[in-house]
Amino acid sequence: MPVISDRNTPSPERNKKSKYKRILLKLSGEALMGDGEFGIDPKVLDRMALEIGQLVGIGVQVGMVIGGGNLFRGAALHAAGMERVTGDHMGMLATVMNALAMRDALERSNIRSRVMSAIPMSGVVEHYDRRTAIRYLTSGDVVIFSAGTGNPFFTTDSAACLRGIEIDADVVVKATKVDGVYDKDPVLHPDAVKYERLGYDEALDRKLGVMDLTAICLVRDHDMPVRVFDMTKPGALLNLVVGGKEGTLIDRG
Ligand SMILES: Nc1ncnc2c1ncn2[C@@H]1O[C@H](COP(=O)(O)OP(=O)(O)O)[C@@H](O)[C@H]1O
Ligand SMILES: O=c1ccn([C@@H]2O[C@H](COP(=O)(O)OP(=O)(O)O)[C@@H](O)[C@H]2O)c(=O)[nH]1
Repeated sequence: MPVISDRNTPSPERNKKSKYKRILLKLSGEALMGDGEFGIDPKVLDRMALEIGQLVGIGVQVGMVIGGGNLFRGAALHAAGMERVTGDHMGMLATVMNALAMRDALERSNIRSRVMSAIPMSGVVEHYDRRTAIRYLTSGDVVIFSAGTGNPFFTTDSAACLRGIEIDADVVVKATKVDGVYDKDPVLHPDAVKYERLGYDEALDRKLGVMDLTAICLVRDHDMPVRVFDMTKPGALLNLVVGGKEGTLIDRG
């Protein structure tokens, strides 16, 4: 039973501070592990709930997509011998588990939230329906879109871009472990140089690995801006939503 509180009630006064009315926030599954090597660190969930609550508090409508890489990835299961589609189905189910854990953390912080799944899962979560999702968002509920796109061979980055476009978000915000997009992977190359802003075509041409190319094509074709930022930095999410400089903006340049 959701905890009802007024933390989701938008107020025009508070809304003045936000640069965006509606965002799609993508959290990588791996980021939920914290310092662990598998699974979910409750401390990370609670911190994210706190940060999402700050957005809701200033009237931002928040849609979310959470990855599943902390539990299962289709490609990794396939590499270990499993049939790829089965592996992808397990990966998508992993995102539902993460979504349930996030909803639990949000509701413990008195933030009303809903989980929708691209794969019907009657009795566990609602089936994804765009118009219903928009109704929930408009009423101030956080909506977590789980099970990716519902199709194998895609990623949750693509799901985030897809849902962001569908719900008419102002921006897709990708929360990850690095503080933006670099000219090469900053984890492997300490001399990598960060972009403040980057065009879709440059991200595609240079195959910058922070987001998969299918996702970038989708946002390019629908002119949806993406901001990549470091979710381990406390306060960064609120800062970027109120217009502060955080991470890298990918747009048409
Ligand atoms: N050009 C790049 N700029 C930034 N990060 C990059 C780049 N190329 C690869 N990466 C990697 O992408 C990761 C972020 O993507 P993300 O989808 O959150 O991770 P994962 O795929 O492990 O869940 C970073 O941890 C970083 O190592
Ligand atoms: O539309 C989708 C989204 C995800 N997945 C599967 O779910 C896994 C977890 O998603 P992802 O790797 O994007 O999670 P993240 O890297 O963000 O933690 C992927 O590896 C895929 O196997 C899928 O098949 N279709």
